[in-house]
Amino acid sequence: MTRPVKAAVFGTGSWGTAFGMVLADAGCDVTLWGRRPEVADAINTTRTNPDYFPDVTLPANLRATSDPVEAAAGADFTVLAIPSQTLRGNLAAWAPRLAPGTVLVSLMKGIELGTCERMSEVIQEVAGVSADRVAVVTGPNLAKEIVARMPAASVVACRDEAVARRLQAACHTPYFRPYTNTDVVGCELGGAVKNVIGLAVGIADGMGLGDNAKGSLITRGLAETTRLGLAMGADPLTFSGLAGLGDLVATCSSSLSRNHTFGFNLGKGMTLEETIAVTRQTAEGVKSCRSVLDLARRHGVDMPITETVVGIVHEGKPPMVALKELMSRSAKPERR
Ligand SMILES: NC(=O)C1=CN([C@@H]2O[C@H](COP(=O)(O)OP(=O)(O)OC[C@H]3O[C@@H](n4cnc5c(N)ncnc54)[C@H](OP(=O)(O)O)[C@@H]3O)[C@@H](O)[C@H]2O)C=CC1
Ligand SMILES: O=C(CO)COP(=O)(O)O
Repeated sequence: MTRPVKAAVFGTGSWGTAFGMVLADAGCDVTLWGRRPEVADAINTTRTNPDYFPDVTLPANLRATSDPVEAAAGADFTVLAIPSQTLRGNLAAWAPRLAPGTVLVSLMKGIELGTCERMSEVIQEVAGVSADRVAVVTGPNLAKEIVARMPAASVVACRDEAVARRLQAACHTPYFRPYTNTDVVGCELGGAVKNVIGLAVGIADGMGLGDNAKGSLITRGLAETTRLGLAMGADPLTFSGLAGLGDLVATCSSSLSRNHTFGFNLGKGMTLEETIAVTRQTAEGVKSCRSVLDLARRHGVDMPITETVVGIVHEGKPPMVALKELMSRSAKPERR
């Protein structure tokens, strides 16, 4: 009899817990790592994650620990689900103790500030592994719906398609349908930039700008994501898939999205400080809008919506002024 696939998930927040549940439902033996021992204890004793999903009963084949060595031991897949900007420091501490041959899986949708690296690049660099050992899971996967076992599709991306297929099998359940893709660059960019566009749409919704504005931002947001992707060697078709359009639509239309909600509060007139104070979970776009804009500038790509979001979120530009500027940019053909 073959043993069950073993997965370690680093992060007991929304997505770490939800994806851990997906893996467990698919038959894997799952250990979550959480930085707070009380959260790990609560998961083991009450079978709930009291801080994130107090009403959800977690499967019996999922347990938790605050010891990274215990979590990592023997894992076929080592899944990383912490805020993007904390990955480098955390992984540096964990890397020497990872199971030999483990596949590292990023669930994170951000771009590192300063280096402008994608999460899979940070992982390769810090863990000293090749791209064939690093996979990415991304797509329209709002954690709160996933823990309710509501249906969703997703993308499992890896340069090595055989590795992507192994991970696909490890996380396929009746409610979670993963597709493989080998375009890691496109998949990661889709995930990171949709958070920035989610902020923009949230701001527009908070300002009461209507559904035409939302449709326009989603579409032009996808256009600027695709431009950046093309400049970085991604397959443009990736952006019309789950990692691009799929995630963009889910994020921009859902009140469950932390990025959309963050933008909505700003659009309603809250200050940045007030908005940060009411935001309990990770809204990656708030930091990554700067690194995405940096990346765009490095590649000579125009990303006006991203630039607008940076202006509002980090430079104190009033949303109404930003809107006027965006609408009065020079006239252009739709496709260039
Ligand atoms: N939530 C979602 O629906 C989805 C999220 N994602 C992506 O997954 C990633 C993780 O997000 P998500 O789980 O939602 O975020 P949450 O804010 O819900 O959870 C973050 C987790 O990381 C831990 N954490 C926070 N700061 C640090 C740190 N400095 N060092 C170590 N651990 C830390 C938190 O611990 P503690 O509880 O102790 O604070 C918590 O376990 C993000 O990149 C996000 O974009 C992708 C798809 C869906
Ligand atoms: O990535 C997500 C859904 O796919 C979650 O979006 P938020 O981080 O905005 O909540």
